[in-house]
Amino acid sequence: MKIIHISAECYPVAKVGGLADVVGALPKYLNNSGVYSQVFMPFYDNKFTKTNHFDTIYSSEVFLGETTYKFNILVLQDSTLDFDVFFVDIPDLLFKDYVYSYEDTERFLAFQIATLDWLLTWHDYPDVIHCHDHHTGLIPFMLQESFKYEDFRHIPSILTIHNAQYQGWFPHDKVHLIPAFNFDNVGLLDWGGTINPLAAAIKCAWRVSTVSPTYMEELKKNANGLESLLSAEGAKCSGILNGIDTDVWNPETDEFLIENYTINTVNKGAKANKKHLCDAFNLDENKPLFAFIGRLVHQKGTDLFPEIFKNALKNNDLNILLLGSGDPYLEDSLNALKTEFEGNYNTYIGYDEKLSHIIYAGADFLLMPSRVEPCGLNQMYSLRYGTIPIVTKIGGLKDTVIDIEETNGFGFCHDTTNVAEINETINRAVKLYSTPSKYKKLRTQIMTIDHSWHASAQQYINLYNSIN
Ligand SMILES: Nc1ncnc2c1ncn2[C@@H]1O[C@H](COP(=O)(O)OP(=O)(O)O[C@H]2O[C@H](CO)[C@@H](O)[C@H](O)[C@H]2O)[C@@H](O)[C@H]1O
Repeated sequence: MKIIHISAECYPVAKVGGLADVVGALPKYLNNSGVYSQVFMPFYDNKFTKTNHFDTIYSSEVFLGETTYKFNILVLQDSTLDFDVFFVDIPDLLFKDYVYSYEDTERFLAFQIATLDWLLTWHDYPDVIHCHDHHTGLIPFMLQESFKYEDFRHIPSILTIHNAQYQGWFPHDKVHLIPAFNFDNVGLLDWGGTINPLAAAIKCAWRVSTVSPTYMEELKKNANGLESLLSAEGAKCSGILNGIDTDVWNPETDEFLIENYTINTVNKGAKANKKHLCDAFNLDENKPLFAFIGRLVHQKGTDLFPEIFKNALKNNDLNILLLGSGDPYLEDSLNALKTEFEGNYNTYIGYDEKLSHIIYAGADFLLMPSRVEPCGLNQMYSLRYGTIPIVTKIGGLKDTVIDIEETNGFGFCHDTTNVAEINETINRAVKLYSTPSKYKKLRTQIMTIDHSWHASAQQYINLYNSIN
């Protein structure tokens, strides 16, 4: 069976968040299970493309309404990746030093059309076309409706929703950019009076999956306007929990760490990483270190951090370190706390892959107060590195973390994203840390939890088999 994954992100080529981690790992685990998997993604102007060499294997033009853009399909020379990646290079639209912007309609539409145009030239079509998020959401529609892709009608398509908050809306006056189709079916593109690529994919894909069973259920009640659509299409929808790439995320071999460690050496190894963080960020290594890594957006609950951090730092002996970027106003508010809590609090506003790994290893607790979390990978990375997660009981966080006060519990959960509840949960964590024997025992316990991709990749294989 041959599967192609189409995505805007893929680790290590281009990463903004968790979508890259999934598309950078799932194809590898599928290949290992004998399901041949390839990735199609845009060619951006970034470190990866600057430091690697590429061959052009196909060149043509893509039509977007009246405008024509040149495009090339590139492949890596001497690839060290575990799967084939085909880069769709549209110099005028995609080759930017960012992945996303506020003007992405034409960029990702051209990416999708160029991808399908090139696929038309293949002799051997894939068995499944697997689309990820709204940037590739018009593909299931075009496969089913556009005249020029008639040859693809029999190819099953799958949409995986990594985040339903973003849907790629654009106005109907751009409908002419989509390759011609029977206009009687224009309603398939529409949701709420606008073109909605995510909704179109939910309607047209043969199967829809999302990244945890609980999020699938939550979407029927809270999906940024798509609740009734997801309920109506419920029969073809399922939730498959993400896994983590245990080759990349392995404290024993992780090249980013200051000191590597195993479950037997975690006390020493985690301590060396914590010391590095405390030295670099002027924190106190004798106090528990609470950390956050992620995008500073409403979904993640980070707007509450200034108040939560003030309460926590005034009332407890602890350190807080935050790595992230997003809302500029929030970035300023978080930076403003540095003077008041110097020595116990710091931030790194920006994106830093290496630092994130050191934090997963060196922090004692990882904060994830998300309001919405389709799956969440950070809590799974932190478990593997022996850092105890503190999470809201929602979405994939609910599926992967059990509160320490419950049977077989190992983390800290609060019911909602609310300042008082989160501070109360931080207090419980500080209390645990004050009994080193309990804290250390828990740390080794969580490192044994298996969140590798094996089981989840098999569920995707079952899904592919169900439509072939
Ligand atoms: N400033 C920074 N510096 C370095 N690394 C940073 C960083 N900010 C974030 N990261 C990294 O980006 C990834 C974030 O992954 P998540 O799954 O938690 O969130 P995201 O919301 O992006 O993904 C969406 O898709 C994924 C995949 O399906 C779902 O798990 C998730 O719930 C959904 O919201 C992690 O690898 C994290 O370490």
